[in-house]
Amino acid sequence: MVRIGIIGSEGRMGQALMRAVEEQGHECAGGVDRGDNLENLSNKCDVLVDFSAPGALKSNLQAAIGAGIPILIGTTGLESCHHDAIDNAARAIPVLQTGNTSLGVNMLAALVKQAAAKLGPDWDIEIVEMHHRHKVDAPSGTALLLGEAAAEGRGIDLDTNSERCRDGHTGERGEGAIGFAALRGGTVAGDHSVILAGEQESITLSHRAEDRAIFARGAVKGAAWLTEREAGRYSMDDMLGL
Ligand SMILES: NC(=O)C1=CN([C@@H]2O[C@H](COP(=O)(O)OP(=O)(O)OC[C@H]3O[C@@H](n4cnc5c(N)ncnc54)[C@H](OP(=O)(O)O)[C@@H]3O)[C@@H](O)[C@H]2O)C=CC1
Ligand SMILES: O=C(O)C1=N[C@H](C(=O)O)C[C@H](O)C1
Repeated sequence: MVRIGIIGSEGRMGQALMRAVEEQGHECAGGVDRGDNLENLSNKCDVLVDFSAPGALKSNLQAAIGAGIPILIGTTGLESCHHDAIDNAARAIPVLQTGNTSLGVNMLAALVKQAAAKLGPDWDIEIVEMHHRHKVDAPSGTALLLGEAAAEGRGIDLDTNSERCRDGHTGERGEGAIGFAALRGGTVAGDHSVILAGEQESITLSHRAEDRAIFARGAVKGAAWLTEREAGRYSMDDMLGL
């Protein structure tokens, strides 16, 4: 049994996490939201799980380091300064950061990497995602994770090969680019498709989240796994052995 502290506990994911912690026989040591004291919570749990906002990331990492406990970061919308902070924290404690904690999406990423590696660079890659109307970041963390998988399979750098916004007279698609499109509406928990478009044929690899319980379940499994790791930066692949 692991004592889990939830950052962002009143949010959509926070609520789903509370249920998953109980389902898996662990203990919820408590939760914090904006303005709450995280130090108190950190000192009475074995691991922190963060599904809040990028602005909270640095103080969340500090609290985990202060208490000497691991932290799982599920928050998306992270920029390079956040990834640098995670790399620094991972020298002191175990940190698992991922744009998606579900088994299905991480399996999809493995398939995308394989397809991108096997198909030649003349197969264009486009990533389409749709989420609920309340989502505040785009492209989704999952779309970026899938983009990284495609870029890795192809042996290219994602940052310098992304086409994220198309509007007006855009000119032709960049050679070898990985394109992103984000749709928002309704209550969609998370739909992602990776389209590989070649000459007169295309392949679409997709995942549909029917309920955010799948993210919560994966996050709780990841958090429990993290309590048995040495300091370092981990991904869901490390946990799932993909
Ligand atoms: N990796 C994954 O598998 C998944 C990642 N996510 C990501 O998780 C994050 C949360 O999503 P969701 O639950 O839908 O969002 P919500 O807006 O429903 O919840 C976010 C919660 O975090 C709280 N919060 C905001 N700022 C802070 C802060 N500085 N310190 C502590 N708590 C804070 C909010 O409080 P308040 O309302 O007061 O601001 C709110 O309770 C998003 O980045 C989302 O993309 C979501 C699903 C899966
Ligand atoms: O905000 C969400 O809801 C989700 N966010 C994650 C993302 O940005 O990919 C994961 C999931 O798709 C739901």
